[in-house]
Amino acid sequence: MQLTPLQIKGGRQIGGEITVQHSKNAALPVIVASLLTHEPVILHGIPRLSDVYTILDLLAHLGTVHRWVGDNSLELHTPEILNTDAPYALVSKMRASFIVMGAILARAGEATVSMPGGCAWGPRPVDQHVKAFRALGVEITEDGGNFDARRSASLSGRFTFELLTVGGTHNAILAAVLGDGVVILENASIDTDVVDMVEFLNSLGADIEGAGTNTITVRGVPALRGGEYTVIPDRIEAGTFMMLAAATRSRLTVNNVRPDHLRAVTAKLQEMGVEITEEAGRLIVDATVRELKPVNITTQSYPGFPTDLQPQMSALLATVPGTSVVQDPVYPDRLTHVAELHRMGANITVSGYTQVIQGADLHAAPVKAADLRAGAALFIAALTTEGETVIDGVQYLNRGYERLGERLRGIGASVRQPDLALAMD
Ligand SMILES: CC(=O)N[C@H]1[C@@H](OP(=O)(O)OP(=O)(O)OC[C@H]2O[C@@H](n3ccc(=O)[nH]c3=O)[C@H](O)[C@@H]2O)O[C@H](CO)[C@@H](O)[C@@H]1O
Ligand SMILES: C=C(OP(=O)(O)O)C(=O)O
Repeated sequence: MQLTPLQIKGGRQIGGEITVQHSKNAALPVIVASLLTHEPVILHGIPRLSDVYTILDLLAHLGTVHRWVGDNSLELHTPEILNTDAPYALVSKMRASFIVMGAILARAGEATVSMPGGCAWGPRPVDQHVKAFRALGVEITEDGGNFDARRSASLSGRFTFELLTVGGTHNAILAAVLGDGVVILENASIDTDVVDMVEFLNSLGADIEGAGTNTITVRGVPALRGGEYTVIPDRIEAGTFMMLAAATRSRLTVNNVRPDHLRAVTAKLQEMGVEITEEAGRLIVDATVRELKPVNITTQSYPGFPTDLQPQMSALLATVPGTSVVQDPVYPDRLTHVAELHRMGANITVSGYTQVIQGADLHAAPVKAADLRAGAALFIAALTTEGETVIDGVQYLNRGYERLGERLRGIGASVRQPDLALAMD
């Protein structure tokens, strides 16, 4: 879908309060996990994002009937799995869709899923998903970009991931929930989005122990019941708004936050000189108290500094006098924001996955987002500059930020249409 570019006039402070949406990256696996029960489930805190619409299209193909029962509440019901394939047209739009493999396998015993898509900054392998499935007794073949998976019995056994993978951990858990086997996953991701999906599944009667630690034990159960669940707040959106407040040297109250999910981000902003006050469910971010200092960051798996905030942090540091070093070994090629920030006067030198950033005064320019968080970096940069920045590639922002234009205007930003609200269906 081609959307009109976003037009932003910055160079002034923002302020007031902004309410963070619930988590995209937690909502998507929770929606997929609803495939495991034949009874209806009601989910609250589902952001209206294009990624959510994409996963709902995919679930519709598999046999799920959905109905919005409130602005951000969704009823899902999958009485039976009607198709066991996840077609390329849908899976290629979005990385998270690959985890339908575990859910379809669990429910139907076989699944055919295309190689996933998602933000396109470089290779995003699924070898750990495949190795985990094979180790747990699933037969998998790959043919022309399609994976065919089949299980003749319940999954059982032990698998140690070679690296921490959020999606790989989701997929293996989903595949193991139904049946009579016991699966032990070692070196599993301790990400908040894994914990959220497990809490949802356990609330439906699954028997999963250890989420939030590196060893997760899944004991198969015969069936799950229906239920109701609320997804956690979006820590990446919260972090984006915290960085926006810092970049515009403003004071902003960020509501609907789990401060414990944002420790690494809060610590780095504090090291820069941003005052952050924690209150129940919100953070007050104040970048008006002192001059900001450069810092160095290296991305890591949760609870480290998230790669999904690296481009936004780079945009902020591009405005801070002095030299900062930003390294993203999680996604070494996640650098599509750099050339666009250069157009706005940023001084960033790249070597491998390292950006050396010299703070500078940015200026308005026409720019283009090539992926979701690069788009976020660009609206942060745009709001620090006088003049009008026109940001193309709005469809990527639409993947991750709900009603962005409207909410930014609510904190005093000059953002002209199109509003990013999607048609509500
Ligand atoms: C929809 C969603 O929730 N996406 C998030 C999820 O993606 P996703 O779940 O795809 O990311 P992973 O946690 O799997 O990836 C982490 C690292 O492991 C590598 N890897 C992963 C799987 C695999 O089989 N082999 C392999 O080598 C990846 O290339 C990457 O370097 O976590 C990422 C890391 O926090 C975030 O950037 C994404 O926003
Ligand atoms: C990169 C992201 O999503 P995906 O993994 O779906 O590309 C993201 O949320 O920043």
